[in-house]
Amino acid sequence: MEVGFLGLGIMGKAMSINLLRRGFKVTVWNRTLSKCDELVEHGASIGETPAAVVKKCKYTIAMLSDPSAAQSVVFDKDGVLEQISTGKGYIDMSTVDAETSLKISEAIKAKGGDFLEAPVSGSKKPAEDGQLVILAAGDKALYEEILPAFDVLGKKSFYLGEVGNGAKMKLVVNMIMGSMMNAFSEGLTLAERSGLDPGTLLDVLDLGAISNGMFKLKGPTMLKNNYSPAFPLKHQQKDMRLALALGDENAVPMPVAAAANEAFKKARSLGLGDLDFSAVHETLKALDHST
Ligand SMILES: NC(=O)C1=CN([C@@H]2O[C@H](COP(=O)(O)OP(=O)(O)OC[C@H]3O[C@@H](n4cnc5c(N)ncnc54)[C@H](OP(=O)(O)O)[C@@H]3O)[C@@H](O)[C@H]2O)C=CC1
Ligand SMILES: O=CCCC(=O)O
Repeated sequence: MEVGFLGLGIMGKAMSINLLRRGFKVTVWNRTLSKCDELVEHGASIGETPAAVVKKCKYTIAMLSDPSAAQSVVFDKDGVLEQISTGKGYIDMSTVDAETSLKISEAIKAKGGDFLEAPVSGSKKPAEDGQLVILAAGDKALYEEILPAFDVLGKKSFYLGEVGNGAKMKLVVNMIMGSMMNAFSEGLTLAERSGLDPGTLLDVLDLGAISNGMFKLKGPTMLKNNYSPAFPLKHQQKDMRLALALGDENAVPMPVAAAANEAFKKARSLGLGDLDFSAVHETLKALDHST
């Protein structure tokens, strides 16, 4: 199977390497074109523009930072829309809001193409290991056709119906995750400041009802102040912002998520946006606790 891949950040790089390893022919494009070189070493071809990739490939997957990037790659000069046509499918796996996804879907369909949104749960390591959870919605026939690629990229794919449902599901999941990360971070800090060993807190948490993969993975690195980015904090804050907007639309009060969003914004203001989202922990350390 031949696929195009737009966006070679942390996730897109790992995902396109997986496709190449499993025998897919992959044509890649990235805004910073030099990032394509490593993929060429793994057997990829390069497309000079998103339009060139779509022209060459029946299916094109995108994994881009945010709504603005996702729209730019489709609507700008040399973008996806210039070459999408009947018989071609566009699969956007970026985390965006439902409105962005719908706008892209309508434009692709107006040109005769098929569209699927397919954001993912799981971070850098699951992307490297082909263990993502795929939250797809949109054209059902395209979903069936692209399943061989999803089976390489993920451990489970959900088909959630109409465009927008994938985006919404992803935002709900990440809203919960971002809120949990803040509670976890406060707990680690409270344990330490009140004279407990935070390492022992990790052991206690792991044996109880709130044991989870995120605490297990991030706890030890947070205690070492290691925030090497798997999921960049600026993207987590974007997801909190988009989830809060979804809450506004549906009149759902979300005071916990709103407070978590403020903490991520604070972290961004401290210049921590490119670090892992667990670096929100640093916002607590930055507070004066001398009295
Ligand atoms: N990292 C993670 O754990 C996870 C991330 N996600 C989501 O996946 C998406 C990608 O995340 P991730 O790979 O971590 O992000 P990165 O920041 O590592 O990569 C972002 C990608 O988007 C491209 N990009 C940014 N702005 C533009 C633009 N205006 N036009 C064209 N391309 C642009 C970047 O290009 P360039 O190289 O030129 O900057 C890069 O390829 C995001 O929506 C994120 O929320 C979902 C699940 C997990
Ligand atoms: O969007 C990023 C999600 C990260 C994760 O699921 O661990």
